[in-house]
Formats: sequence, structure tokens, C-alpha cells
Amino acid sequence: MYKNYYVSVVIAAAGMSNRMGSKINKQFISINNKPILAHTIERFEKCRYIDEIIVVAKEEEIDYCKKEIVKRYGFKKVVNIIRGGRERQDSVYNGILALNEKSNIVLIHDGARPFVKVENIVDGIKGVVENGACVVGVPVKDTIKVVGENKAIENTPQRSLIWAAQTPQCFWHHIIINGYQKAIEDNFVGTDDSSIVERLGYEVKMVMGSYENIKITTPEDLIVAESMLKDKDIIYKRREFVFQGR
Ligand SMILES: Nc1ccn([C@@H]2O[C@H](COP(=O)(O)OP(=O)(O)OP(=O)(O)O)[C@@H](O)[C@H]2O)c(=O)n1
Ligand SMILES: C[C@](O)(CO)[C@H](O)COP(=O)(O)O
Repeated sequence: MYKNYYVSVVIAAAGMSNRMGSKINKQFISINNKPILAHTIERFEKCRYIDEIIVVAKEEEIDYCKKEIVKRYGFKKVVNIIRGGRERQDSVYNGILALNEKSNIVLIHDGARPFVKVENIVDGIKGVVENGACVVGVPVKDTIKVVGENKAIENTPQRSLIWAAQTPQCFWHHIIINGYQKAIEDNFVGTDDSSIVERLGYEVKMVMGSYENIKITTPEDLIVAESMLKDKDIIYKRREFVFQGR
């Protein structure tokens, strides 16, 4: 269906893991006996529309990634492992610069999100073809507060309008290149890729993702991750009872 497009994925895995507080990069921690980054890459390898995967890693971890992740698990679509930068945004940009010249759809994904579903990846590609840019995400379940100085609540946005942005975040190649180049010119730093193109006036659509697609950030996320893998069948069997939307 999307075979006429060349679809690239940039997997950002060059962060510091400060909130995890682990001695090793959190992406190399094993869940169910496999490193988080290997789980993540596997999801994209399985998607038949993905043509290439660029992994972005810390310079000193590139060799480890090559041997212990890509070679060990036999990933065929990982064509390059690129050095990351100070901020997530710098790492992603390095990855984008290394894409194949044929690339026309670019998916950007966190190495620390190992539970992305292949159907969400396909929906992301579809979102680009139909709209040019999209973000996979979910409606928030909690009420969100905007908090100012002295922890005073300033306002309570209407919950039905608030979604949590996940990854992949997906774009036509020229849109994301334009966004990143303009961000550098303007010294703009965003916490996700979408904000980098939203500010240029591009419409970015939200695409329904999955509550399982967590970002492994703090130690308790590892417990959730382990139990999701262990009890996968139970979760899937119970899916018909799970409240997915609002
Ligand atoms: N300079 C950076 C910072 C982050 N990331 C990646 O972006 C993803 C999302 O970032 P986050 O979960 O915040 O990871 P860290 O930056 O490592 O976490 P922390 O802020 O706790 O240090 C992660 O897969 C991370 O490795 C990256 O490639 N390069
Ligand atoms: C891109 C992202 O995962 C969307 O939720 C998130 O913004 C990454 O942010 P972090 O500050 O690097 O955790």
C-alpha cells in the first residue's frame, strides 16, 4: 500500500537517562531478557513499509549498539548508527541528516518506547500520506493543571482537548527538514518534533496511539514494562474490556 514511498525511521537513543538514575544507558537495560532498544527496533523491523532505520547513539556507545544490538539480534533494516547531540533535538537532527536520499517519509521515535505497535506505525505513515504530518498520541486520563509560581494553579484546560504526544512523530521529508533548519536558525528548542514544525504553520494531525506505548523514563516504568511483557496475553485477551478512548 505504501510501497511507493521510501520510509525512514530515526530512533533517538542518545540520552543521559538521568531520571532513570541507572549506571548504564536505560535503553540497554533488559526487559524480559532483551535490551529495551532491541525491543524498540524489532517493532520497526516487523513493519513491512519501513525501508531504513537510523539509530542515534552516544559516540562511546556506537560500537556496543553495532555489536550487542544490531548484530546480535540480526536487524537488517538498521543502515547506520549516528552520533547523538546534547539535546534530543540535536540527536534527531543528526539522524535526519544521515537519511537515504530517496527518503520521503520520516518517522521519529524514542529508543525508550519499546511497546509501539506495528498498527500505530502504519497509522503514522497513513497520517503523512493523508495530511503531511502527524503525531501518535492518546487522550489524557488525568485532569491537567497549568501551575505557576508558588505552585498556584493558574487554569484547568478542558480535558477533552488534551492529548499526550507519543512517538512516532511522522512527516514528509521536506517538512521535517524545513522545521529543523528553521529551529536552528531561530535557536528554538522544543520537547518534541511536532512543535518544531507546528511553529512554522504546518498542520499536524493527532493519530490515536496506544496507552501501552509508554516512554521508559523512571525506575517504576521498568516494573510496568516487565509486567506488560510477561502478561501480554492477559492484556490482549482483556482488550475488549479496556477503555481505549474517552
Ligand atoms: N540528547 C539526547 C536526549 C534524548 N535522546 C533520546 O530521546 C528519547 C526521549 O528522551 P528521554 O526519555 O527524556 O531520555 P533521556 O534524555 O535519556 O532522559 P533524562 O531526561 O531522564 O536524562 C530517549 O530515547 C533518549 O535516549 C537522545 O537521543 N539524545
Ligand atoms: C518526544 C516525546 O517522547 C513526546 O512525548 C517527549 O517529548 C520526549 O521528551 P523528553 O523530555 O526527552 O522526555
